[in-house]
Amino acid sequence: MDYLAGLNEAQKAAVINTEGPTMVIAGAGSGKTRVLTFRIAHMLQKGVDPFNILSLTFTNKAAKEMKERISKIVGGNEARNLWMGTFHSIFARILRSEAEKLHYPSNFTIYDSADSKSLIKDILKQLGLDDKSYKPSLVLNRISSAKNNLISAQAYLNNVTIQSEDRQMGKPKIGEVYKLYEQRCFRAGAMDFDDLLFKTNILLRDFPEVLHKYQHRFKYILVDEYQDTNYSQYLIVKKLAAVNENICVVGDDAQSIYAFRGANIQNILNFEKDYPDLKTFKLEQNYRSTKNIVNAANSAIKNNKEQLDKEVWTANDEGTKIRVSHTLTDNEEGRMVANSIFETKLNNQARNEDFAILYRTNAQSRSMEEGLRKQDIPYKIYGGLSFYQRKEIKDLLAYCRLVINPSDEEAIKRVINYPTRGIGKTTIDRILFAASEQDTSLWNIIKQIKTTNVGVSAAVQNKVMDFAVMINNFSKMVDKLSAYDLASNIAQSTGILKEHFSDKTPEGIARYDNVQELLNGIKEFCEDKPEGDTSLRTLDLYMQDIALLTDIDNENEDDRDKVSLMTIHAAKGLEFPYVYLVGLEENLFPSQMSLNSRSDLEEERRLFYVAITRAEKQVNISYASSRYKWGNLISCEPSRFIEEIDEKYLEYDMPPQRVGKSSTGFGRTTEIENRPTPQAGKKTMIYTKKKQDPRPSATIIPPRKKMVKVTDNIPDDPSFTTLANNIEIGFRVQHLRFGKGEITALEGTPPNVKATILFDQIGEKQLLLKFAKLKIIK
Ligand SMILES: Nc1ncnc2c1ncn2[C@@H]1O[C@H](COP(=O)(O)OP(=O)(O)OP(=O)(O)O)[C@@H](O)[C@H]1O
Ligand SMILES: [Mg+2]
Repeated sequence: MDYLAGLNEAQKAAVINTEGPTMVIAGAGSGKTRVLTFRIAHMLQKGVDPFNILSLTFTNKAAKEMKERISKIVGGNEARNLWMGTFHSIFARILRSEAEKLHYPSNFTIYDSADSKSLIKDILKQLGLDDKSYKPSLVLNRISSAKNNLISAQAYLNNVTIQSEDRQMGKPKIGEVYKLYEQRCFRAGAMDFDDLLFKTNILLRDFPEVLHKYQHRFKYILVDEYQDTNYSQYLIVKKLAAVNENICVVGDDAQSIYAFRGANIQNILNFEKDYPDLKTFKLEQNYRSTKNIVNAANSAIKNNKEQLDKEVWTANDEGTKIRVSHTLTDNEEGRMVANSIFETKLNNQARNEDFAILYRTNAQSRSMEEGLRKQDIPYKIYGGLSFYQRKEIKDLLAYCRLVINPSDEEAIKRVINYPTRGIGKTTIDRILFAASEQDTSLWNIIKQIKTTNVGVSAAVQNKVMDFAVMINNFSKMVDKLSAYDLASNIAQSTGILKEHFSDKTPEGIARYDNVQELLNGIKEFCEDKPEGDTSLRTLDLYMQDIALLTDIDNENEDDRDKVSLMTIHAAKGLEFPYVYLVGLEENLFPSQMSLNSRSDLEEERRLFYVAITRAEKQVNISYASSRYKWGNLISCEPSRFIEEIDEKYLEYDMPPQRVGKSSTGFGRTTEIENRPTPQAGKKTMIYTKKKQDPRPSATIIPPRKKMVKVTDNIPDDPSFTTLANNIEIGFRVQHLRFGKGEITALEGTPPNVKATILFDQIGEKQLLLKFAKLKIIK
């Protein structure tokens, strides 16, 4: 039991008390997640079967890391049998095995929010509603919050209060949209994110034998980040725990930041009522951060009226004060942050991965990226347009979805005429109309296009039929081919690869690379199985695996040692030695929307608390006095949150005095004013500019150096092969797409040797030799 030595007394008490209801509500960095991890390890040591433990985490990555940690403590590979993951991924898995009870296919599709919005647009059109007044995102929000409160479409229509709310908003038809939305999802064999929880609740409510089964399976239930659960999640946990009551939740009310998505702080308070025998544990010592950081965070959160009383202290060093910097523009802020990272790396021998830049909104990443690129600092952005949200990736995945579940209507709409095959918009509208008229699925109409009168010409009918036959042929191969073989086959025979291959613009090349990257990912999935396992890893398994991946989960080897850029929301639970918190301006952070009510403002302040407490050694806060917003240059005031931190933990950076050409290269700095800083008594310099900054709005330039994994699918020229390891620096080689070049560096050990090649035409690229098809030339 020497692992228990890595815990303080309070943590140890929470770990060994494995039976009965337990709650740990404690401040950031006090070891809540560590307690959960050790508690599970402890249970396994005591002989609890891992199949009987359900542990719900905030990201799948957190689950993976926890499993690895547990494996290290207990040894062996029992930890892989734990039920551990996000609410969505765990209950999607359970819904698949129980799907037929809800009359869903077990291979149901999971619609992402883009699919949901596209479906809502369709429905608005069908109902003759204007999508300007019925904004799809607003309609989706209403539906989502109804589902999270377990209100079905029919209940929504019957609910007098909701109906009057919608009428007051001038949107009385949302209920009708919800009703059709529900029907269309069902018809398509699809569930959206909220359905995964909503339908689980229905399953547990309407099928006592199912509830009984899982109540007995999950003898122990653990939930991390409990403060951010919504009602639907709360109820699932409550039902499943009702028999054994071995339930342990950990969280921090000061870090509740998802109320806008229905998270309910009430769940913590309810917990005490639900389990009168509850044991609560207090953790007060922070192990993550320096004294300055802990104290600064405490002083900020004190401004919130609504919070549970708790102390957080640390025995760690004093550390440096929180540095506050001010720049003229957001671009300058990006450069300042990049320069500071560069210096800190040099001075403290820090690695790129030790740094995180956190912002309130994804749009702020642009100026940070530009700064980092200029300094040649590698970085990785989480969120924003994630890999799986890119058009070229969604297109290929839509084919894969369709092959698994031909009823998937959003997938059909996406690819029926992509790549172009002469099935126009009118035809698609007629097929949609016919499906509604006959109350059947799009796929049924498509399959029977020759015998159903949808009003299209014989020539178009043939094209639609060809499409149906193609999809059908792929479907027949699902059980026979590996996911990789089938997906490559789809990418080729549909013409997707060819389309990107023939586009030689930088964007076209990037799209081609992305599709290859996806195929490589599928290949890895197929090969990732225990030794001796000869089973086929098929496409349906792959699609289940990726359906709920978030960006944070989707890290690969190339992403190590990079600066992380993400929103504060995404940074929950994570820690980094150095944190840059940017854009600390009124109306941005706190956001404009939050200024109307105390509770919204308090949520923003909790977000601020989360941000500061991610840091181990140093926090840098910055704000700009002007930035582009919706195409206009606006001037900004420093955020009230800076002022709220006790002054003794802050250190203000004076901007360098410069007169003449400003560092942005545009406009001239002609006056320097003395203005009071947010801290009374201190002064800082603020530049005022005469001319407007004529910068172009966001342009995304692809990173200069990219690690490309290439598996050449086309064209097939046998003289190009993967050159195992018989290759040396200085060799001239030829690559099918990139042309001729010279090997300038080789790194890594076989089979993961990475070659840097200076191509004559396109410059330097790094390729993994196990994937790249090359030939040696004279
Ligand atoms: N007793 C301990 N001894 C050494 N290190 C510890 C101890 N307890 C926690 N830590 C370390 O402190 C850091 C914070 O712990 P952890 O992430 O579990 O905190 P948390 O309460 O879950 O934080 P958050 O509220 O941000 O989710 C981790 O690096 C963890 O390994
Ligand atoms: Mg945690």
